[in-house]
Amino acid sequence: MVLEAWFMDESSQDQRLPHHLNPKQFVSLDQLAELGVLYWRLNPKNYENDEELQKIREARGYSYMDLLDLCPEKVTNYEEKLKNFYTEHIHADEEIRYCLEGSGYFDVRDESDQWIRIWIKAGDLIVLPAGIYHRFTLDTSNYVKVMQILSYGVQRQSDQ
Ligand SMILES: CSCCC(=O)C(=O)O
Ligand SMILES: [Fe+2]
Repeated sequence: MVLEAWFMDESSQDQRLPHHLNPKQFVSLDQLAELGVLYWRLNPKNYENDEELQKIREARGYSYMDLLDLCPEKVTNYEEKLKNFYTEHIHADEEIRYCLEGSGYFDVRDESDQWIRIWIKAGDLIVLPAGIYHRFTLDTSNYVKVMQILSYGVQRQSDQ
């Protein structure tokens, strides 16, 4: 199953729900690529020793990484973090995330400011381009473990 993405409704229902339009309106990988969103499907069980991941990291200059296990027991200020992730924001650099376990939604704005919801699951490596408005939420499974990847020399305050 390839990565799924769709245009979102703007209802105030629980952010962890899918928020499909009616009828559903899916967004293709090509449409995502036009926005500068890149995507690879990898084997998450093999992340410590994955040649494909290694190649992507070398080709794109991604030298720094750490793991974020997003559950209340392991993250300080869990609720506050979730709230900040879901507050629309923008970065001066790419945002690179590799989902190792669980799942969640990245929402990005398209060129006419419509929200597109991107459903990431274990094995999905996604790159959001610098300067795209976005936010992140857990879905109803309520758990995600992601590898946060950065280019050399770029280590944002919010990632520490
Ligand atoms: C938990 S994935 C990352 C969410 C995000 O937008 C960020 O860290 O800036
Ligand atoms: Fe972000």
